[in-house]
Amino acid sequence: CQTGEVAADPQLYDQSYLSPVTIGNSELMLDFDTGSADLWCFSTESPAVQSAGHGLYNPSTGTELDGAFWDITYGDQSAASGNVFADKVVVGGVTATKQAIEAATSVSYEFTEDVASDGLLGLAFSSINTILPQPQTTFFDTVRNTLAKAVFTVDLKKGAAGSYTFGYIDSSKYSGAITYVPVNTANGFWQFTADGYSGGGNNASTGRGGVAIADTGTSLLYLPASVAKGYYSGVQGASFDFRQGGYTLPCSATPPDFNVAIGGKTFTVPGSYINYAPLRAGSSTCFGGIQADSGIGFSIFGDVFLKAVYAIFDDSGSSPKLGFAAQ
Ligand SMILES: O=C(Cc1ccccc1)Nn1cnc2ccccc21
Repeated sequence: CQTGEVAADPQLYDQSYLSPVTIGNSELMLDFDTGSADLWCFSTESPAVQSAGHGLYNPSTGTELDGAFWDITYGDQSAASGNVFADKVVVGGVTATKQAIEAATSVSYEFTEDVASDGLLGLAFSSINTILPQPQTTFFDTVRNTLAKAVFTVDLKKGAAGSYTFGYIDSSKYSGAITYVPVNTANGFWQFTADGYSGGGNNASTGRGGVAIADTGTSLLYLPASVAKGYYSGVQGASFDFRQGGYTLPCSATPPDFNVAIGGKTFTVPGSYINYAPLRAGSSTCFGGIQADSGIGFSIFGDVFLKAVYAIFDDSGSSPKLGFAAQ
């Protein structure tokens, strides 16, 4: 019965969090992503102009999955593609002896430029893995029957190292009770329903909640347009900036806390998390940590929300469930 824990190191402004993973005989820094289901990495097959500065997987230690290829496009239109090998993967001591490794032969500039990240480790449901002609399992699905309990947990922090655990829930990482809600796996995400929102200009609760996904691969908190608009109506100097493509606010502002009701419990995102980052280095205008989810089709509870809670991704029962607890 395997259990393990691995650090989640914050990148600049907590834009993403990276964790060390051993693949074959390389140690790479991967972005654990509950919003996708592909484990892909830069490789010795990637064009040098795209992979400069990145750690590379060398497929010589693996076994090629003949005829298998992959091609993924994320919500922000960043993309990557390549071929597939089976190799040993170790995360915090948890070992998958034969995990599908998606070696990149092409990546978009967003990944080339993010030199700290050597790839992604998908933790959504394997139903949305992009390998063709036969989708393969995520790391979690590959090892889940060997885990003490088929769960993983997410403990992200603002501006500090957090952690992922596999196979157990760490009671020292949260206070109070865990609130569990059912997960709808139809879209391959850890999808749940939030009951309602309050805070900021929404001093009166906005009542209605909505469908949302828990997504460690997204930096911000994307909410219904009416909720985002209402929140910033209570923030001096905040406005929707079409050029920036979202709400901005003065970096000097301390925005109000934001509350989310889930499973009958209220979780609070400290206002300081919502003054996210300067538009450019040295700018006194900051980009908001809450943005509108217009055009996405559901809300996205990304890192801005997840770093305010302890999150349990539980596939140990008859159907998957999400747990949230105060940190
Ligand atoms: O794609 C998204 C969220 C998103 C943004 C905009 C529209 C729709 C959805 N997150 N994400 C999850 N994993 C990712 C990996 C790279 C980039 C973004 C990633």
